[in-house]
Amino acid sequence: MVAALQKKISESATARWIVLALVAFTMLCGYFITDVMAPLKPMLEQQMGWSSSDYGFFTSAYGWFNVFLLMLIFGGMILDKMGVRFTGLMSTVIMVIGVGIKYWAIASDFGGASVTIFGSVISSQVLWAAIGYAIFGVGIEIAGITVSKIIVKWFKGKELALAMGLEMACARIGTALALSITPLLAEEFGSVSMPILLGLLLLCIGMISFVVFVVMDTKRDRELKDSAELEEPFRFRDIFEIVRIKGFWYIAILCVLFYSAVFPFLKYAPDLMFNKFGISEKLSGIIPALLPFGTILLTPFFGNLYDRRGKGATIMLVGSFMIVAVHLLFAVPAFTNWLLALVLIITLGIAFSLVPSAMWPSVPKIIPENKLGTAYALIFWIQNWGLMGVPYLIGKVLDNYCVVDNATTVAEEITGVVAPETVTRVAYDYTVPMLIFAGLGVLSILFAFLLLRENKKMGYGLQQPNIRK
Ligand SMILES: C[C@H](N)C(=O)N[C@@H](CCCCN)C(=O)O
Repeated sequence: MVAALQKKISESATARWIVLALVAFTMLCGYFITDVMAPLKPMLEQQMGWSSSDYGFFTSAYGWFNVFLLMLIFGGMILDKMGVRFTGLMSTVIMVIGVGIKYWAIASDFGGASVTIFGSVISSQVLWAAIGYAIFGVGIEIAGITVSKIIVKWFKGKELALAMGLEMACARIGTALALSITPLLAEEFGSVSMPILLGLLLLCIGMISFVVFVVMDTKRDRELKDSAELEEPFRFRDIFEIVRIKGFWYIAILCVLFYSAVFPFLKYAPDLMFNKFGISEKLSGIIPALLPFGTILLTPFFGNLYDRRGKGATIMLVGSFMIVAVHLLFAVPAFTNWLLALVLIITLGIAFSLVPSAMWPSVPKIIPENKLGTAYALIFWIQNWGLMGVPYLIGKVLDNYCVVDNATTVAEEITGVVAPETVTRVAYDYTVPMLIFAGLGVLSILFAFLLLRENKKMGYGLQQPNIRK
């Protein structure tokens, strides 16, 4: 391995896969933090007095600065201007700062203090936790576009979709860990903030991993200094060129719709398991955690298929159909058997492997490489509207239209084991939220069709394999 690295890093397959492992690990740490709060929703409600709207407000904070302060757009420009090393390091520092604030907010006692924002009263704890999460959201999103560009840089013309699939698989390990171990940790240590502290430590290790990548990437660029493989510089007018491309819009809109039907769903999935399927709070994250676990194997598998066989646009279409079926079945009030929940989550995992494995490696087929950072940033920016808006909407819908009168009814009816006096929280009927998620899926199908049609017209090659023979 050392000999391979000493030869020529730019030509070494070993070096390429090590780079992937390093940056993928950084993303794993980031994704752990992204979802660490999801299984804690019931505890936040019981121990800290949060409501579903508070939780929706907090969760939506992920996109605030990215969307309204255009942080992602600036991040994309910085990426294309300053390169992957600077931008990646910058984004990891931002993540650490954000998680630090979030941890402090959850670990502190604000004595019931609150503030009024745009006429709504918000608890100071919720607000500070949300601000921390919003800062973290800037970091993880910029890290996401940076890592995408790193993979294109190192894997173009090679196993691009497989590499992206593996990177996403690692990120999903972070999500799966967050969903599965967080409530256990919180219970074990008797503290809701403990899992966040663990995430913070993990993230610091992720930062070190990125520093090692920086060393390798610097070496590669030195080797290629005089060769044509180095990119053209970014110009500001590139943005206008990108937004004139119809295919860009189709993939960006498909992205926001599809991801809004998955990531925000995951934020509420443990709560859905408790309310609809009668799974205890402590174990409510286990079934949702199977979704990311399933994608760990399947995303690289479908990526490899795309690399070798093509059919990227078809893969996105099939995944969109599947997500509609899953959410519609979740919406049926009579279906309350946990085995069905298990099957639906696994199916969702397949859909969530199909679409991302084809979507992200398709972007370089539509957009030239020197504009790629900005293009990924624009797509992420559009996607963040959904990641911000949908959880907020679901929180509001739950509080306003889905509260079940008798707080003990749902869980008690299903399991028959919940002692009424021990249940102090509100119970929710998830039918309407699930129909909202299904609606997003229906629109995804439409845009996947439009993308397929545009591909035929423009010859992007989305149906062609990525590996050049
Ligand atoms: C949430 C984030 N904006 C996102 O879309 N992440 C994608 C991965 C995109 C990068 C692929 N190299 C995901 O599926 O997690």
